[in-house]
Amino acid sequence: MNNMEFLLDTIHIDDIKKYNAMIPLAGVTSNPSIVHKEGQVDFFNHLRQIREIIGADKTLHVQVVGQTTEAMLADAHTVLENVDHDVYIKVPTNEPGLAAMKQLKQEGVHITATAIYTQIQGYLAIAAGADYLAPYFNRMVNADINAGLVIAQLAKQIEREHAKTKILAASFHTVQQVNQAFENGAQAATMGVDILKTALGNPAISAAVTGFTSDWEDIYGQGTTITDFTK
Ligand SMILES: O=C[C@H](O)COP(=O)(O)O
Repeated sequence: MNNMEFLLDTIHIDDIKKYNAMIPLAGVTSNPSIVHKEGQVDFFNHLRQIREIIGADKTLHVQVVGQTTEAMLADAHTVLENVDHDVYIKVPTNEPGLAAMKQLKQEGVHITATAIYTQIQGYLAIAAGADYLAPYFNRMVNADINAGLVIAQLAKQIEREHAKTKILAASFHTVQQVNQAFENGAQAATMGVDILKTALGNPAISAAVTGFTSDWEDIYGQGTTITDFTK
C-alpha cells in the first residue's frame, strides 16, 4: 500500500525549506517555466541546494529543454552528472520525447513523462516504462478534456498491467482539482505553494482555533499553557 505523495511544483528555496518542514513532502518538480519564475538562477547549484534540503529519499524532477531526441538525451545526461544520478528526468511525451525515454530507460534512468493531456500519451509512456506520468490537470480542463476521466483510465491501465508507473498529477489551479486527481487514482500530486496556502488558509480553520483558545483562556486565564500544569 503506497502513501499519497505531495510534491512542490517550485524551485523557490525558502518555500521548499518551509514546506519540507511542514508537510510530508515527497519531492520537488520543476520545468523551464518554473525556473523562469526564479529568474537567472545558477541552475545546477540551485538544484543541488534543493537536493540538500529535501535529502536523498525524496524525488527531484528536472525537465529537459532540447527539442530533439539527441538534445533531450544530452540534457538528461548533463543534469544527471551535475546534480545527481537519482534525479527523475522529465521528458515531454511527444515523438522525440518517447524515443528519448526508450534510450534513458535502457540506461536505468528515472523518467517522469510530462506534458500529458490524453490517454494515448499516458499509455505510450506506461509502455515506455516511465516511472511517473505527469498529466496537466488544469491545462486539460482548459482544453475541455475530462482530466479526472483521463487519470482514472490511466490508473486502470497501470493496475491491469501491474506496471510500476505512478501518476504524478500536475498543473493545478484549485484545491478541488488536487482532490479530484487523487480520487481518480493519482498516487502523487505536485502543486504550487498557492494551492497549499489556500487549502490551509481557510478562514474556518483559524476561526475554530481562535474559539478553542478563547474557551481555554476563559477557564485558566490568558496565556496559560498545558505545560504550565506541570509546574
Ligand atoms: O510541470 C507542469 C506544471 O505543473 C504545469 O503547471 P501550469 O499549467 O500551472 O503551468
